[in-house]
Formats: sequence, C-alpha cells, structure tokens
Amino acid sequence: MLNVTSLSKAYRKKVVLEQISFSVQPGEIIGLVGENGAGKSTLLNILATLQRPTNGSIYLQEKSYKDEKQSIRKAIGYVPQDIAIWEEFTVEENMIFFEKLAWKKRGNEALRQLCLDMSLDKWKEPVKTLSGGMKRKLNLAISLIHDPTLLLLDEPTVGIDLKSRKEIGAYLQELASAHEKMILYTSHDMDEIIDLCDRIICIGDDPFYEEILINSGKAILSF
Ligand SMILES: Nc1ncnc2c1ncn2[C@@H]1O[C@H](COP(=O)(O)OP(=O)(O)OP(=O)(O)O)[C@@H](O)[C@H]1O
Repeated sequence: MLNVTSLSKAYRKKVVLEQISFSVQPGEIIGLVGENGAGKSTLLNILATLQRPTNGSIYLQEKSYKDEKQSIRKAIGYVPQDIAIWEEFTVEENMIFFEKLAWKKRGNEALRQLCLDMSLDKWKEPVKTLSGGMKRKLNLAISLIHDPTLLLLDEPTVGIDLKSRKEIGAYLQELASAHEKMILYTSHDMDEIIDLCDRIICIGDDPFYEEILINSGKAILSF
C-alpha cells in the first residue's frame, strides 16, 4: 500500500502542492489529472524519490520515504515525460543495458517479451530509426524490467497510436489486477483516464476536470 499524508511542495515561495493525502491499494490504477502546471509531474517526481516534499509523509509498504529511500527505490518503476533511452543502441541493446542496471535479472526472452507486451517488435532496430511512439513503448518496457511494485507513469502514451494504447492499457490493467501492482498514471486524455483508472485524483482545484469526470462513475479526489 502507498500512503501519502499532508504532502506539500513549494518551489521557493511558489506553493505547487498543498496538503495532499491519499492512499493506493495493491491492484489499483490511479489517474492524475489537472491543467498544465497543476503539479502532476512534481507529485510523481516526489513519489519517485527524485524530489523531496516540503512537508508531509509518504510510506510504501510501511517503509518511510524519509528513512528507507534506497530500499523503496527498488520497488519503483518510473516513466518520466522525457524519453530516456540510448539512441545509438538497438532496442535489444537498450533492454540489456538497463537490465544490467536493474535490481532484478531477466533473460533475453523475458526482455523481448516485455517489448512485445508493449506492442514493440523492432528488437534489432537502432532506436534512432524508431518513431516517437515506438520510443515511448521502449521507455515503458524498460520501466518494467525490475518488476516494480509501484509504477509511476507520466504521460506515457503521448504519440502512441490508439490500437497500441488500448493494448498497453489492457496490459497495465492485467499487471495491476493479477500482480497486485499500484499504478499512478497522468494523461491529458480524459477518455484514456476514465477507461484505464479505478480512481482519479484532480490536482489544482480546477472545477473543469471535476465537471468532465463527474459522469464517469469513478471515485474522484480533488486537491
Ligand atoms: N524545479 C522547479 N523549480 C521551480 N518551479 C518548478 C520546478 N519544477 C516545476 N516547477 C513549477 O511547478 C508547477 C508544477 O509543474 P509540474 O511540471 O509538476 O506540472 P504538471 O501538472 O506536470 O504540468 P504539465 O501538465 O504541463 O506536465 C509549474 O508552475 C512549474 O513551473
């Protein structure tokens, strides 16, 4: 379980997140929505241990972010908005490179299967020859190598075609429900969020989002 309590973040005097509290159960996919600059990436960066909150506490499976950062990092998979892969390497070489850095070891077949699960079949192709959407699929596959418990996905499907998006969504739902993963997911595509997520967190108290989501039948938390 992930527990976030009274989390706040300010950049100098600019308050971005204020008194955010929520929890995520194993098996849940949580959507994070809000206008540009609302603080979604900031929240994911904090949950990924890349930034510190100004106030508040976070626990992952009863481990405190403050005291057990190294061990918590092993349980986190993070896909940032910016693609972070080696352009000169092939897909295979990227997967092998990141597997060597990972906490958990996987054989070549398992690495290849992860790419296929993301609808990416360009195993021997150099990354620089792939489309933007294909690079995002590779980024997603890399984030799953170490079998993380908490998956933080910051607009992971931007530029990915609709068919692949549906396939990836189905894969993430299976990952959450069958393997008890916790997934936090940001997207500006409300249909995707409503389709994929069990609950939705709106950041930035803009009523626009609540109005769109009100008929979705999903539980909504607003901050
Ligand atoms: N390192 C930083 N230093 C100062 N201000 C920052 C920093 N990072 C983010 N901000 C500010 O914090 C606010 C929240 O940014 P953030 O990237 O978290 O928003 P977001 O909801 O992810 O936006 P988007 O939908 O555009 O991705 C913005 O006003 C941004 O300018």
